Amino acid sequence: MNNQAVTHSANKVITHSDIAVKAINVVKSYNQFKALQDVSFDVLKGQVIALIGHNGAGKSTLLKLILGLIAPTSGQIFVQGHNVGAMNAQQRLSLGYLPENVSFYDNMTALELLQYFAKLKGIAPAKANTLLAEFGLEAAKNQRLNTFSKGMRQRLGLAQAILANPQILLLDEPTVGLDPLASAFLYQKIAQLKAQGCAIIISTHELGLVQDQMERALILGQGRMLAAGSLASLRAATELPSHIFLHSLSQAQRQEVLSEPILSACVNTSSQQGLKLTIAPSQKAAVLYHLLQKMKLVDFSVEPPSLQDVFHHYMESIMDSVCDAPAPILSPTAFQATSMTSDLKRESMT
Ligand SMILES: Nc1ncnc2c1ncn2[C@@H]1O[C@H](COP(=O)(O)OP(=O)(O)OP(=O)(O)O)[C@@H](O)[C@H]1O
Repeated sequence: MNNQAVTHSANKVITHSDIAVKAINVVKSYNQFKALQDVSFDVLKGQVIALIGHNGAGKSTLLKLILGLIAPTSGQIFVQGHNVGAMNAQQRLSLGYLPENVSFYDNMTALELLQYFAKLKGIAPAKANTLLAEFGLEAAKNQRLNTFSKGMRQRLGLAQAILANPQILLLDEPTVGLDPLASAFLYQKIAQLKAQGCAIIISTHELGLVQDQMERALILGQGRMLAAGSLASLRAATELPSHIFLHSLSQAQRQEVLSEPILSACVNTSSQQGLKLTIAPSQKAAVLYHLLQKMKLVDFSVEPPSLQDVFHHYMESIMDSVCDAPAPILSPTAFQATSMTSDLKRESMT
């Protein structure tokens, strides 16, 4: 790929050299079943991307295609400008991967495991010690891995994934089963890697966690790209309502809200704690004006649509298309969680 400008974002010209991963019209079929259909997107260097979709939407398939573990049926994927299928071992070191089910050699210690992978990747063994300290595993470094908790395994998995200083990091469900502190630790590491220019793609169902970390979300449904963009652009595209919570209302204020047509039409729930209003984007300015200027209220909070709300919107849209269709368009497997033992064996540690 040459380095001509490919697009203009709001304040920056984006060139090919800014692109870490590029997918062009990617299709992946398993016999007659299309796990991915016509998927195209770019991921820029230093961006965190949330890859979200229902069970069986094609997220893990997409990660395996980017890693080159499986080949597309048609279409192309470029990593750092290289066609994935033609990348050599050295170029592949630019990719780091934390699989959904990290499987280790359980009789090894943490230190032995990282040193083993360091050797495979041609990295100085001393890096293993540095990473174990960085990931809070120093004290457990001589412990066998069959004694590691889920959180310790995930930390070690991430340490393994970044051993070769990858420019692109692919994380498949990195926070499943982790306690809030362990999840926060993982996202703290992700933020550090992003600050160093690493592009990070996180496949996850934990939308509340990823929402504040991501630049963009890619939303997959039934193998298709349903939407892609920042949370702000997805909010604008979906025109979902916001919620306003009115706290500590006096009896007189509550009465005023309920008798004012602009406000009363928006009341969603009423409880002793206050009132919850649900407001379409077109009503937001008028409602806020009324609350602030006319009622002089300050004790309220505004909650814009979350990534979860956006996700629900797109999932409902595909369910509607299923209901409207004259014949079933869903593969029986499309909404199933799957176990792909053979693939996982291959991808257990790349
Ligand atoms: N090797 C395979 N052979 C046949 N079908 C497959 C294979 N791998 C994946 N699939 C199918 O492709 C679809 C997408 O699977 P994939 O694992 O990518 O979904 P996912 O979005 O990661 O799901 P989950 O959220 O449950 O992990 C599913 O319907 C799955 O059954």
